[in-house]
Amino acid sequence: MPSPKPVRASSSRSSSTSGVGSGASGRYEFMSLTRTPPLSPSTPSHLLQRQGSDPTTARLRVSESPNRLRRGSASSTASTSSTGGGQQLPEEDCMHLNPSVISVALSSLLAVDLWLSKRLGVCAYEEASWGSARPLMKLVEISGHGIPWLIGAAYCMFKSDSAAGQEVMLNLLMALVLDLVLVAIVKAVVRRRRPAHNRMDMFATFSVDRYSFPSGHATRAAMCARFLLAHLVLAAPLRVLVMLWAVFVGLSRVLLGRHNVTDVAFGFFMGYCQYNLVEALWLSPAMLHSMVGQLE
Ligand SMILES: CC(C)=CCC/C(C)=C/COP(=O)(O)O
Repeated sequence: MPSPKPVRASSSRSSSTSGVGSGASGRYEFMSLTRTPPLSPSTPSHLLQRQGSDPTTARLRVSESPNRLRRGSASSTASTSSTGGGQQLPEEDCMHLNPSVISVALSSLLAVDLWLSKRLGVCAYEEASWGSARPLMKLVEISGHGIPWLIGAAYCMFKSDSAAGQEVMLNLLMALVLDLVLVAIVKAVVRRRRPAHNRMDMFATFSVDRYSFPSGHATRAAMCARFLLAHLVLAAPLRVLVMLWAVFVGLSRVLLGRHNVTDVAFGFFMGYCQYNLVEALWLSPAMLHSMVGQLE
């Protein structure tokens, strides 16, 4: 990426000029990225494209950067001089000189996310540092998979001999379907690729499951853990076990290299919120009978 050409500020520095130029000591200072560099006679004006009406934001045309001009492409000078003035450039031809604090923070978060996920992917393949633990992680992966949960909820619903049990299992079944639909929508919108070190050998995946954000296992683990803790009467050790299982499912996604840390973190958050939606849309037997009655 060509860097903006430092410009030499005139000795009579104007009050609005900031930055690059030789001060009294003759050394270069670097320009502030929040102000357009002073247009010295040597900086062709067509190189600096004003962005909108904001005078403080200049976008350097990457295709005609000074470095490129210095490489002697005289023709580009001729062609760019013809495009001087205010002709709007396609976005892909421009480089933003002053990324916002938010975009810098997000880029830094993404870099840390990718680095940490790579470091934690110790079970991503048999030859990895914790490759021997991969079979155990794949068992944890299956325990958080959608298909065993759907089959288990349907089986318990039909085997239950109490109306309350059937009601709870019916709503768990609806919750699992809701989770699959919402995760599929977010995956299809965000379309984040899975980590490069992932070996895509998961069983029974669906089309959008090739995408990484969010982790469907993490959303399911968080939602199902909340569901079981709220609707099953469990002794304290079992309640702790349910919570540990949910955390372990999420951790396994990163250890197996299936996801980045942010995919799992957002998955836990999304699954936690999904449970609130399940409670709000709770299906009682009376509602179910009336719905079935309307269909008949
Ligand atoms: C096909 C069905 C019923 C469920 C798919 C379950 C699955 C493979 C989800 C992907 O989970 P991650 O996003 O955590 O990899």
